[in-house]
Amino acid sequence: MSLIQVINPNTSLAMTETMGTAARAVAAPGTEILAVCPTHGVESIEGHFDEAIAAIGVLEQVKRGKEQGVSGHIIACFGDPGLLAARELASGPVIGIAEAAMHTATLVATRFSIVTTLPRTLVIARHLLQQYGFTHHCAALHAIDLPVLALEDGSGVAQEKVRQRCMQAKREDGSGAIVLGCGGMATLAQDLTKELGMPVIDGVSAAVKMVESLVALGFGTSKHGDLDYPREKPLSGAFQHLN
Ligand SMILES: NC(=O)NC1=NC(=O)NC1=O
Repeated sequence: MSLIQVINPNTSLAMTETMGTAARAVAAPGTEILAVCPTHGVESIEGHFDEAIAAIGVLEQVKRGKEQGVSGHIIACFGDPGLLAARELASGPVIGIAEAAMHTATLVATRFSIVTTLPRTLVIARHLLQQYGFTHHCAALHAIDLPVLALEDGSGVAQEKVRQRCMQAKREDGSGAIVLGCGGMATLAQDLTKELGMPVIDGVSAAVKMVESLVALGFGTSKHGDLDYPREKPLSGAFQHLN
């Protein structure tokens, strides 16, 4: 049995549940999913400031997951906040949903589109495309121009806007796959894939299978080089609990 920690970096309990549902839908029989979120921080992540705040919560949850003996960790926000810091802290693999979805898209299509939430988060996706080496694989980026928590308001408006933008991307972008650019979109991928007749990829599900694969291969985060554990030094004040 392996235990995979799905960390929603924002503090929305509803969105945490959404991600847990998506993760459990694809988890192998021997995999248990532990969906968590920080006890304090920001309710949704919609820019650089939110990402910085959320990264501390990610590190707190990675530390807790280690203490609970999880096999690996998933950072379930499309900005992959705190990814490299989390990898220093972790023993097991740490996968961000943006990198998971982007890698998966490049395995099934030569070019992919991204559909995300607010226009101001597009630059974060662009930075990740550059960081991960996928800029030339991404045909276009779209934003539904709704806040992240609109995905949890129960109206279905955000979900329909995601559907419309995915259909537009299929018509206009010349891409073979679509990446859903928000952890809160995780449960939309299967139905959209069926309706559009092309891969619509959710990073939470993709990351679960990647963590399972790495664990099965016996690979944790490399501790040779820059992702070795942080150098021992006392953390003070509000960060003491991270020692
Ligand atoms: N681009 C995004 O919508 N990023 C996100 N903000 C969140 O709070 N969760 C996400 O996945």
